[in-house]
Amino acid sequence: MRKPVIAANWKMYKTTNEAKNFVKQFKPLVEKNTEVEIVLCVPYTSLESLSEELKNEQIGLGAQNMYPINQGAFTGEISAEMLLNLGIKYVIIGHSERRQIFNETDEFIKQKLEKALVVGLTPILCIGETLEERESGATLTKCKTQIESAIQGVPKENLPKIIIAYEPIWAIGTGKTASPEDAEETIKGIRSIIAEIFDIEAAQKVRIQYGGSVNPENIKDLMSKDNIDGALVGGASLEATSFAQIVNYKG
Ligand SMILES: O=C[C@H](O)COP(=O)(O)O
Repeated sequence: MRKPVIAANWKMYKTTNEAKNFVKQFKPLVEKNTEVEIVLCVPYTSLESLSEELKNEQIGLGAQNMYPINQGAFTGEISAEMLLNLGIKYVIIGHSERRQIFNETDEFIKQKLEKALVVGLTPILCIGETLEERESGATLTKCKTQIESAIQGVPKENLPKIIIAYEPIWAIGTGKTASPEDAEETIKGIRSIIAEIFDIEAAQKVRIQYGGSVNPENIKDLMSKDNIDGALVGGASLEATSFAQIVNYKG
């Protein structure tokens, strides 16, 4: 049985004070929810103070990126060890914005994924196709390239530690969500790709989220699908009440 995992990705939003206010409002709204693993992936600047605020809470804290080397002359970068030292448990790897805006390659993303696993951070590995790729029927081919490149060679026992976020790029921040049926079909396909690389049993243990314009209105239908194990939420995670409604989708 895979526990649903719903993560907020705040991207480059919220000062530390705004982040603290969010948490103050959010905590009581989700305190009774033990069925969903809740994660807040916040800007680096708020990690330390939220780590304090969320001590002893069932809400996990994540970073949105990391550098795969321990330390060195990498101006502006943050290492996995630095995150761990703050009590951070999750890290988003290979978000399409990093792939597209910051030219991150599959190879670099693999290095980050492996580093995260080695130090014990839970990576949220993002994959997904562009509109052009979708319209040309290349959705699964694209996902296959991204997954194979990232997880091939990962020790099988580490596989359940990886969360995959399937995020069709055309659905991110556009208000256009993939229909629950389309998202389910692709995510099922992604699970089959993992099964081809490892085996069915291993693939069944991997949690695969959907991301792309998830909101309080569409979460229930998405989560009703067998293969959808959660969501990575951007815009609708910025308001405590709206993200709480998403997390509490079971009612
Ligand atoms: O990481 C989150 C995704 O990019 C989805 O963003 P969105 O919910 O604003 O479409």
